[in-house]
Order: sequence, then C-alpha cells, then structure tokens
Amino acid sequence: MAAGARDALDDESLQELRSQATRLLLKEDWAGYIGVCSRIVDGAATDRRVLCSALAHRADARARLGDFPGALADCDSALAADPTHPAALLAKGALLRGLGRYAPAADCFRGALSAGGGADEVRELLEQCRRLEAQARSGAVDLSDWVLAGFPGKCPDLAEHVGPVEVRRSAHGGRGVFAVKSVEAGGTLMISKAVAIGRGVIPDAADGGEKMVVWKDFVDKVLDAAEKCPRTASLIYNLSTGDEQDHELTVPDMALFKQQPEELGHSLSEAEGQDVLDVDRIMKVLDVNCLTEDAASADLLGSSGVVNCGVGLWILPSLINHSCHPNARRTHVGDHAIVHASRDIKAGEEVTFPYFDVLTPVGKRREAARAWGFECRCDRCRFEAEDTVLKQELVRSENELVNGGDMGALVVRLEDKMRKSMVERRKAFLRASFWSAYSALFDNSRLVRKWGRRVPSEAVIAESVASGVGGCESVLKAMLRGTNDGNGNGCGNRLEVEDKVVRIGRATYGKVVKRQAMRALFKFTLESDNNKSL
Ligand SMILES: C[S@@+](CC[C@H](N)C(=O)[O-])C[C@H]1O[C@@H](n2cnc3c(N)ncnc32)[C@H](O)[C@@H]1O
Repeated sequence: MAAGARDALDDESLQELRSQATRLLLKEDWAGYIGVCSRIVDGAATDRRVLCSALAHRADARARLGDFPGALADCDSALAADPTHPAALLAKGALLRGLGRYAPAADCFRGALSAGGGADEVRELLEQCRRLEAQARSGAVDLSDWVLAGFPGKCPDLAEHVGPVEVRRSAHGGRGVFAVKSVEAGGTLMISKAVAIGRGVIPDAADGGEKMVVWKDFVDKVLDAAEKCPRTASLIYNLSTGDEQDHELTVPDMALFKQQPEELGHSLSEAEGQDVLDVDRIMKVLDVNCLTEDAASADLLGSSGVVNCGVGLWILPSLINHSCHPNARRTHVGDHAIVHASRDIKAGEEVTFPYFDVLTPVGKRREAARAWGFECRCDRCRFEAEDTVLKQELVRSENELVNGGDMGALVVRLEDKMRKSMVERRKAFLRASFWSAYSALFDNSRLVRKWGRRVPSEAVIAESVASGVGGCESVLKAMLRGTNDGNGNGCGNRLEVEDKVVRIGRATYGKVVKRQAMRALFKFTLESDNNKSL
C-alpha cells in the first residue's frame, strides 16, 4: 500500500477488515460483506492489487444479490486498473456466464487462464461457455446421457434461445407468438429461463394452505428479481394483467427477449426511472401469465403419496396463447422451459399451448377456458359448435361419458359417423374430444373383444389424435401400447411403426435426446402418471 496516501488503510486495519469479510462470507451475509469490501476499496489508495481483489470480491457478492449492473461495474473498474487481474477476470466471466453472455464470458476465462488463474476449473468453465454459446445459437439440446443415466444429480445447464418465432397481434386475443419458418414436430421454438419458480412437494391430501406457501414463496422471488433488475421488471410490465383492451396490448420488439450486455443496467421501457415496484400490477401479471411445471426430474425425486408442484414465470413462453388444437408443448429441465412443436407448424402459423387438458369434449373445455377468463375462439371449438347434427351427437355422447355406459358402443357410433364424410383433421378433433371413451374401450379386453373389429386400432387412433392436437404423454402411452405387438395393427410394417412411435415421442418431449435414449423416455412415460413432462 502506498505510504502516506490520505485515508489509506494501514496493514493492521486491512488485516482486520479481511478477517471481518471472511466471517461475513462464512455467514453468507452478502450485504455486510459488500460494506466491508467497500471500505477496503475506499482505503486501497494506489495499491492496485488490494483494490482489484476487493472490487472482484464485491462484484461476486453483488451478483449473488442480483445486482448485476453493480457487479459488472466493479469488474470493469478492477480490469481498468489491471486488465489481467485473474480474480476480476474470473468474477466477470462468472457474471457474464450467469447472464447468458457466453462468448464474452469465454474471453474472460481465456484471459484468466493466460494470467495463471485456476487452471482445470477455469478450463472446464471455458468449455462450458463454448458449448452453451453454440447451444444458444442453434437451440440444439442433447440430454441423452442424463436421461440414459436416469436423471442423476443436477439438471444439465442450458442456454436461452429464441428460435424461428416472433410476437405479433393474434386473432386469439392480444398478442401471440408466431412461427416465422416451418418447424417439424419436435423442433425447438425457444428455450427460456424462468424469472422465478416456486416448487414444493405437496402431500396428496394437502389443503390449499400448502399450495399457498409455494405461491407466496414464488411471488416473493418474482418481486425480488424485479426489484434487483430493471430489465426483468420491464419484461414483466410488458405482460398482460388481464385488465387491458386488446388494442392496449403493444407488440414488444423481439430484441427485448435477446439480452444484450449493453442493455444491462438500464431498462427498455416503463421500469426505467421507476424506483418503486408496482406490486399490484405484478400480482395481476402473475395471475394471467404463470405456467405450471410438471417436472419429471422433480417427480423422480418425490416419494409416493406426494405430488410435485412447480409454478413459474417464463417471459416469452407466457405470450403463447391457448388453442384446443395446440401445436406446442414445454419440456422443463431445471429452470429452463424448452418450447417445442408438438406437431408440424407452418411458417406464419400461430404457436399455441394447451392451457388445460384438451383431450376432453367441448363442454368441459369451455368450462376450463372460462376458469382462465376467456372464451376460446380456436377452430376446433368453432367446428364442434357450428354443425347442428354433430352438436346433437356430441351432447348425447358427452352425457354418456358422464353417466357411464358402454364406451365401446359410443366409440363405434362416433366412428360410423366419421367414416361417411369427415376429413382426417376433424376426425382427429372428435377422437381427442372423446379420448376417455377410446381409452376406456382399449383398457378393457372384454370391450376390445366385443367392439374391436368395428373401430380402428389403438395405434391408429393415437396417430390421428397426435396429428390433431399434438403429442402428449397419454397419446404416446396409447401409441406404445397399441404398437407393442410390433406391427401396430394396421399402422404399417415394423420400421414404419417404429418411426411413427419415435415421431410421437419427439412431438411429446421435443428433440432433446438421440434415438437410443428415446427408449428410456418411453419406459419413463409408461411408468409415470399422465401429464408429466421431462
Ligand atoms: C398468458 S396470456 C397470453 C398472451 C396474451 N394474449 C397477451 O397478449 O399478453 C393469456 C391470456 O391470453 C388470452 N388468450 C389466450 N388464449 C386465448 C384463446 N384461445 N382465446 C381467447 N383468448 C385467449 C386470454 O386473455 C388469456 O387470459
């Protein structure tokens, strides 16, 4: 330390501050730690070594508290004083990596390696950044090793990715997400990291109280994230509260979803200059935009008699509207949601999720949409409502479904109606609406013996439903069961059948594993409850 500098720390004071910092570090008291680092920074005078390492430590603590702009500014000050300071390069690399800026993060780790920082660990970080940078650009994910090993340990790290999609005004209401290129079933549309997730393992018999604990914890995390990062607050304020008229919802620029380092620290819209969070507004946004996570990996960790509950906010995916013939699904891996095409999507088509179970008749779907606060305007609902002859048949079948009866007879009657004139897509819609009747028939060997010859095979029904409403676990299960004799009862020859099964597997989970690992997912699908994703 330079002797005689004003306010410079003497060796003894510096030693005392370092001991205090270590105690606070062990207690993970980051605010206290930042305070002590600041005193060292202020007293470091012209001692570059002391100054840079205190700035690097303060940057690390600021990042832990979510103050990314402050952390980045500390790293930059340290590197302005000493461009090869290993700890500052490592701190900046870790910060940029966490923010999804893999290429500049890799530059920092490369710099730290040449400055002699870390070696093996830094080499590993550099390798990770290269892999994530490539994945962020291509959207290609390969979870084969993790799946084949039975989902061990921590989830694989993923990078955010915005695929061939853009936000536009939607006929469904407000804004929606649209494909700008054709995407085949299983293709990745986007990979988004959650702003926050509330997770809990809730006993089956739990009342609403335990769910409220998960919700409260989640809301606190969202508010915390918004408070610390104006950009996050700005993204949240772009989402609908449910109170706006359609024309009041502005179409956001896609650049908003592609984080740039120069945007760090200042927001792109309303959150700028706004010190106090609009908590009421954020609460409304959460009500309209939260998505649930049915994570298979979380499910595997749970024990019997409990259900895993995950609720989260993923910004770009929450702009995806609902349709009863959806074409997209999510696969959850850690905090990332991989959104993929669940059936082929044409360029210009709107990307849609099922907000609720769409393997149900129109009446039940209407109730579910109302619970969400909207009237579904999708073409499947329109088709099921407009044809008066069909409407009568649907009312009769829905009543039979509710009151029980011979589900085989119901299916035969529906199939006879369809055989006459209906196009494949409409057949797929009706089969999806009466999926539970088809399942009851195929689940019961007595009914299969009685009615089996008069209806298409289970595999043919599964393929038809997947073409109409996309792949999902129930349909994949039916396909696997329907083809386990190897020929799929009229579904084609063995290789053709295998291709069809893999296609529905990809439509269900996305192209996240190689073909050989797909078998592990199939085993998992057959063993798990319906409606769980990865
Ligand atoms: C998560 S937001 C989807 C994005 C929203 N359209 C926007 O502009 O922000 C959910 C809301 O979108 C609207 N919505 C989604 N799907 C719809 C559909 N099929 N029919 C009518 N409104 C729909 C409803 O207002 C619903 O509460």
